[in-house]
Amino acid sequence: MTAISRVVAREIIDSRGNPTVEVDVELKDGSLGRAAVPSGASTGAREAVELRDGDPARFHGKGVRRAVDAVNESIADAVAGLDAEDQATVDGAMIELDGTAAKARLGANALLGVSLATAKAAAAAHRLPLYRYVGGVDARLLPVPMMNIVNGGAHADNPLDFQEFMIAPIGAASFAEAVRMGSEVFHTLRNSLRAAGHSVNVGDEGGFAPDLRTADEALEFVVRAIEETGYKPGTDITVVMDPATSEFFRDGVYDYTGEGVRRTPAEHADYLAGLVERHPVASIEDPMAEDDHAGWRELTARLGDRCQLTGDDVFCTNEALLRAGIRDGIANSILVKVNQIGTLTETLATIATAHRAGYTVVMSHRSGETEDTTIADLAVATGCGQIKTGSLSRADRTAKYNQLVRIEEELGTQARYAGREVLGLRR
Ligand SMILES: C=C(OP(=O)(O)O)C(=O)O
Ligand SMILES: [Mg+2]
Repeated sequence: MTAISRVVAREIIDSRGNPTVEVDVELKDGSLGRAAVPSGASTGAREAVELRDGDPARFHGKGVRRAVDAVNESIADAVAGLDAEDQATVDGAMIELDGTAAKARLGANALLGVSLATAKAAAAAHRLPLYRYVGGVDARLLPVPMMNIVNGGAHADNPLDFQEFMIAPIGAASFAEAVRMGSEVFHTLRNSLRAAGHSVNVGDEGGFAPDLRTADEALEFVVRAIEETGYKPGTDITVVMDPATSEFFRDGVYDYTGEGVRRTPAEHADYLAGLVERHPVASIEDPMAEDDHAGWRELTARLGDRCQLTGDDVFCTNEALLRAGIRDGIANSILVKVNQIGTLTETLATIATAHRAGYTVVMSHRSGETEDTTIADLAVATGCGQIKTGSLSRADRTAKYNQLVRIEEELGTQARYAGREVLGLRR
């Protein structure tokens, strides 16, 4: 009854106004799963390939008709009749059909839409919420939300070199309380930025994008907003950064163009260590660039016992890249973005490998998102304990937080909030 009977893809629009892929998978019993595919701006070089049309006549060349056609004209036939419950076989059939290492022929955006929609259809057939279908009886840990309240880098039109400044309410009693605390700080920050004469327009992920030049300035605003709201920085609410350094690592140096300073890898590492000394920063994502493996190794040895160091571009949710990183002493945490690898099966394998090695896992959105809330369920399903999905504004971001509020309510007394157990204990 859970055999796949129909697969249909279409081109829809994402939160940046760019086209993306949405897929419906229908099963023989009539159950339906639907998934929309996100898209990054500061992408890792080793991500699976997002197929774009390149035809300037359509959506300024950003159309995804080729990926949509790949689903409708070839993947649909390849997975028809397969059991949606057998996720590994469905994903394996698509990987084989594509035949390339980076999913470049059919597109990782085509594969991911089918992969996630298949899981959702199977969950629907069992009348189970997605988090329960994927995670089983132990799926009851609500993640700490990392809420991105100051945007910079590739996600905003301001001078900030660092891409993301986030708050994580580790001291909350529940996920719902964490979201409430975050929204309070968000509004305090809005008032204080405005009072200081800054714009309160928002960037791609819904955080403010003020004309600040340095990470210290941004962190001071964020920490002050936590205090002024009545919370203790580092204890109630801790701070997380994603400098997304691959974006400004050029010719062997970290080129802070907004700040107007070039730092060698050693100077850049000193600078990060100083930020961790001066501010309650519990986690840094991509502190070193994807190609600066020596820098990554040195920083992990230097800061890894005090700070979560999360690999995004350096791992690309790719199990083989993660294994190499574990072997080489790179990072102590991995960011997981489903579209970096392109199937649910591979995503779950990467997470399992990280957990076995004692690496923490942060489930993540992309800067281009839709109303799809799959990652909220996957965060609970995998018990990873941390999610970053933007700010407390923009429906493409709040959709995920609101889905987690619903999941927490549904779990009732079974629900546990990850809190300080997963983040902030190292300091
Ligand atoms: C979410 C991120 O941005 P993007 O989706 O643009 O890669 C990130 O770098 O972690
Ligand atoms: Mg990142």
